[in-house]
Amino acid sequence: MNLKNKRVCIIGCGNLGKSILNGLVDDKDYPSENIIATKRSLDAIKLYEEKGVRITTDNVWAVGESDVIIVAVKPYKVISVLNDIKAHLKPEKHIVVSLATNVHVNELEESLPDNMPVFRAMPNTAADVKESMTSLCHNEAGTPELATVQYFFDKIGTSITINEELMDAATVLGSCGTAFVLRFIRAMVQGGIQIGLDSKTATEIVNQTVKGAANLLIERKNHPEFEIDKVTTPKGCTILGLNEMEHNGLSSSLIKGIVTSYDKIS
Ligand SMILES: NC(=O)C1=CN([C@@H]2O[C@H](COP(=O)(O)OP(=O)(O)OC[C@H]3O[C@@H](n4cnc5c(N)ncnc54)[C@H](O)[C@@H]3O)[C@@H](O)[C@H]2O)C=CC1
Ligand SMILES: O=C(O)[C@@H]1CCC=N1
Repeated sequence: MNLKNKRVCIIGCGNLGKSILNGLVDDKDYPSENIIATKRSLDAIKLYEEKGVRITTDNVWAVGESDVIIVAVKPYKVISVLNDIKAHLKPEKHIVVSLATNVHVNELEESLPDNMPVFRAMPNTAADVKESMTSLCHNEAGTPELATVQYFFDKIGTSITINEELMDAATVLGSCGTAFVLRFIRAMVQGGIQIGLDSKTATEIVNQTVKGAANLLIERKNHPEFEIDKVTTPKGCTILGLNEMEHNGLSSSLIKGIVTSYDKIS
């Protein structure tokens, strides 16, 4: 089957579900008519009907109309949602993808029919602009369905497939990481304002500088320090600022924050 004919429902269109929805509805070749979005209250997603998305509060109906079921509710709600739809899931037709942190594949399987293809996906809110980093893992029944799941998450950014033992670490770097990077960006803007730029100009400069640095690494695949060495002129202003940041714990605070988030999840 042509993967663009696969129908997807996003159960629980909140922060992350809506980001994924936004990433999918703007896709040039995936028809929005193949998307169903569910939420307990539809007000916040009514606008998507104009783009061809079907919206509903009825998860059971949504499952009956879909092939890929993305469960985007809070972790403590996942099992109850699966219990509501379990009787309507067909292992030969459906693929279940949970976005929840810390709800493991074996727990999901316990609330699903036998031989159900089950995935965990850890995207981030940059799915909204088709720039998500998504880490995937799956059960054995999911193996033949990996291409289908990759199709959707590669539509909203980039995906990798890893062992489930690494999903917590991937969540911290790839999902929480969006917030870490945004706070770094905000701090740079605050510094920019202190040295004389207005907020709008500082934001424009910082956003493109961060985007450019990331693309340098993505395109050239060099180590960050290789690229830093090109900027830090001996006795220049960059190295002075960079060393001052390190004297105040820049790298150490980032590492400690990442480990703290990891400890919380795991
Ligand atoms: N926010 C993020 O950046 C990331 C979130 N996650 C995971 O994604 C999941 C969702 O997180 P958020 O989007 O931040 O939460 P959220 O609370 O913003 O969204 C969840 C949505 O599910 C809806 N909902 C609850 N019960 C429902 C039901 N029975 N049927 C239909 N809809 C229902 C709620 O109304 C809410 O809009 C969580 O499990 C979280 O761990 C994973 C990676 C990143
Ligand atoms: O902070 C959280 O728990 C969720 C999961 C990763 C990003 N947001």
